[in-house]
Amino acid sequence: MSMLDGHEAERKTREQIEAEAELFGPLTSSVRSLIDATVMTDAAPEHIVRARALVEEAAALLDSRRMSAPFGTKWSADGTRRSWGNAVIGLRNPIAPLLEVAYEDGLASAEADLGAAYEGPPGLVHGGVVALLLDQILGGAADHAGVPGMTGTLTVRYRKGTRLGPVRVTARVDRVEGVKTFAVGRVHTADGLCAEAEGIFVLPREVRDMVAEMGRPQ
Ligand SMILES: CCCCC/C=C\C/C=C\C/C=C\C/C=C\CCCC(=O)SCCNC(=O)CCNC(=O)[C@H](O)C(C)(C)COP(=O)(O)OP(=O)(O)OC[C@H]1O[C@@H](n2cnc3c(N)ncnc32)[C@H](O)[C@@H]1OP(=O)(O)O
Repeated sequence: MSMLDGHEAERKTREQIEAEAELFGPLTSSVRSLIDATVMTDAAPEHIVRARALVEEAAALLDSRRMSAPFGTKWSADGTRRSWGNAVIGLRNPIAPLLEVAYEDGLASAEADLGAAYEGPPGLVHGGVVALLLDQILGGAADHAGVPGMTGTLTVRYRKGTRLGPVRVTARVDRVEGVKTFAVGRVHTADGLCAEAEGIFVLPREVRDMVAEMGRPQ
């Protein structure tokens, strides 16, 4: 598989994309609520059985027509892009905590409210989920700084348990060495600093070759 598979030029207008966001955003939000309700419900057995039938009916409706491949990344001519299937920020992905990432003065920051679906140790966020959030924000910081890459190495130091609930994730680029971007980041809750990470993001050889090819005079 090529690293470039799943990247494609956007064929929709801004208005069409906005209409899609208005259609799918609320669906994603409803399914996210459904996930939380599924984890947390203490309803009567007959209600669980009824809910399951409704969910299966909804799944069959949605499945009546499927895309031929996962969403991937669609690039608009103006340089904007959408990765609506992304596991952290995908607008169409109900398991994505939907971190809205803000960029200011080289710092990427995002907040999320992590509910029961993200539990690892009792009452705490699963360590893999903490790493997931960090991976995305560190990668976003590298990308936003103009030195993007695939995660080559991600090192996470868990300083204290991350309590379920509101979390804040921040990251910035520390340095660039050739094709490697070193980014660092942190996760905070009301309890203070919970995790720190360093990531090495590498622009894949195939993309480097493509960029070199495009830059070569005819
Ligand atoms: C139009 C197309 C645009 C394509 C854009 C491409 C990239 C990304 C773009 C945007 C990203 C935007 C936002 C990001 C947001 C979130 C981030 C989520 C990221 C992920 O969820 S991503 C999934 C998990 N990730 C993988 O699935 C990677 C699998 N893996 C590989 O794809 C290769 O393995 C790769 C690319 C890592 C290296 O491959 P390669 O062939 O380019 O490497 P090569 O041998 O040439 O080494 C060159 C220099 O990197 C050093 N190096 C090599 N490997 C290293 C490693 N693992 N750790 C640390 N350093 C490493 C060498 O030591 C050498 O260093 P030196 O130059 O100093 O000698």
